[in-house]
Amino acid sequence: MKKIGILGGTFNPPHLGHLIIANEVCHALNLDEVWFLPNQEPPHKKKAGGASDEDRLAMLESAIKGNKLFKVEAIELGREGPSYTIDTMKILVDRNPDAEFYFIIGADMVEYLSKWRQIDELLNLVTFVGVQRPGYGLITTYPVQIVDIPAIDISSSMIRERLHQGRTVNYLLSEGVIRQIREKHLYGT
Ligand SMILES: Nc1ncnc2c1ncn2[C@@H]1O[C@H](COP(=O)(O)OP(=O)(O)OP(=O)(O)O)[C@@H](O)[C@H]1O
Ligand SMILES: O=C(O)c1ccc[n+]([C@@H]2O[C@H](COP(=O)([O-])O)[C@@H](O)[C@H]2O)c1
Repeated sequence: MKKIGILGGTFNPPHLGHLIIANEVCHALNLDEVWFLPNQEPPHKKKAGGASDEDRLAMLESAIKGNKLFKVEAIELGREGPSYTIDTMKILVDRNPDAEFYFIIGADMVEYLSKWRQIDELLNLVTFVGVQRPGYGLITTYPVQIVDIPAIDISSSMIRERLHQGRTVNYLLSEGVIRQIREKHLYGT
């Protein structure tokens, strides 16, 4: 069985927090690959503007470049409406019968799991892996495998806010992503 990690997200924009948690979980659980799954519309929050779906995809591809274990799975971008994970995982499990899926989530999402669509059915398709995130307690009654990581207080919304204010984002995201943001004048730059 191949062990595949999935990091679903809005990646608006992708930041070093995303890369760090994917890498930490990949090594801790000895995963064969981690697939980054950009959503079309986040089910639980308003989609912030500032970048098109194509821009988010291009930034994500650039962010993971160079890591042979990291891939982008863009299946949700082709689907209208909220990207419910159950719909996506049914397809991915079907397409990859020789894979075992580990769905990676930050502590904010761990606390929100009870509100996920068809969570009990989803638990039959994936193992959830939770990681710390400053400000959240990793508290849940659901079976979530916890991987210890150095806590990282970076979020896409904080980065968007800094960019809008003309403040520095150096070292919070990869250089290639910063270049793309500036070249395409994303997030008010
Ligand atoms: N700094 C972080 N530490 C731990 N988990 C994180 C961190 N940043 C993002 N994640 C996790 O990565 C996944 C995708 O996150 P997402 O792309 O929505 O980024 P975000 O920074 O939470 O965005 P926003 O600030 O716009 O809400 C989620 O499971 C989220 O919990
Ligand atoms: O399926 C759900 O009900 C559901 C509810 C909240 C979040 N998710 C997924 O969790 C991942 C992280 O979400 P987000 O909004 O923080 O990018 C992403 O893949 C979302 O599609 C899924």
